Amino acid sequence: MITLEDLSKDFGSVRAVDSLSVEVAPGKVTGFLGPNGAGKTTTMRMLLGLDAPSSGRALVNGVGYAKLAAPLRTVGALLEPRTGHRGQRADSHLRGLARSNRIPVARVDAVLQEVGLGEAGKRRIGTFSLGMRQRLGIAAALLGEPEVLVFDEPVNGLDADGVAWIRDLMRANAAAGATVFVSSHLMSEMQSTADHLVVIGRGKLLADESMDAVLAASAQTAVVVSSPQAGVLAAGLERAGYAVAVAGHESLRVTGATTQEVGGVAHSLGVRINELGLRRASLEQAYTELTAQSLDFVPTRIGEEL
Ligand SMILES: Nc1ncnc2c1ncn2[C@@H]1O[C@H](COP(=O)(O)OP(=O)(O)OP(=O)(O)O)[C@@H](O)[C@H]1O
Repeated sequence: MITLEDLSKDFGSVRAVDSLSVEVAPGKVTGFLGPNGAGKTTTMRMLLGLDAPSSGRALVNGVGYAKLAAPLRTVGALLEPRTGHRGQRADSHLRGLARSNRIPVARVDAVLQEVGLGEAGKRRIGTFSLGMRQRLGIAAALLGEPEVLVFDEPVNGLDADGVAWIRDLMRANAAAGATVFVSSHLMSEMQSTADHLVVIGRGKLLADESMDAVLAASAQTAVVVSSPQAGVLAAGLERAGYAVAVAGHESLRVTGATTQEVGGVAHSLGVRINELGLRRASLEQAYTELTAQSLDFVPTRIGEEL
């Protein structure tokens, strides 16, 4: 469980995080989304005791990071791929972390295997590719078998296999009961990974909802229905209060309605239906709508009045 209580952070005159109150629940992957500069990294840094809040609190399992005796056993984090010194061997870096967190040293080989670095443990970190450093950072996060995982852009630098691997890893940990809080700019990837979303813009909370609720709320989510009597059906749907647009030959696009409701209107009119289905928005579309108001630089269209 992660708890953010009225959390704010100012850097001089910049309010990077603005009164965020969020509970990130266990047993789920929660995606943390927002435009560049929205305050995601700053929030995660406060959670991990790397930045002090200007006001409010950030708690892991009800406790501030600084009060955790062996932090890696409670929360595993990947904030940036630079972990350990370039000249240090990967395994000795992890052994140092294990010792200082009272974690059995046998975990080092286990996590190196788990992240696919079993052969590379004796190599110096400076010789690692970006993807290997990312895997090493994840190995460090998993070392203490923590109940909470915090990943900032974990797929950066990973190839397609690596991206699929981290998705499976996050889903498996959440299924085993962990709290998984992950930021990413890759919307299609988030759509297939996250159960729940926390969206911020300019430091403020924009949404804290299930993936299904975010997609359902998008103006791009609509019921598509086709009928040889599309005109009659459109008039009936409009009378029932739904927004209807023509989507093609004999085909309508209905927003604000479920498939059952559209089917019910057709049935009451005695209108034959050839196709009835829900077209869900992509996360990319839903996210664009959610964050449109909070972008720092919204381009003004040519000819648009200011
Ligand atoms: N150490 C710092 N000193 C001054 N300003 C900072 C500092 N760290 C972050 N900021 C500012 O705080 C705001 C939030 O930055 P942050 O890195 O948390 O956003 P983000 O959502 O992680 O962005 P991105 O998606 O680009 O990684 C930005 O305006 C940034 O310039």
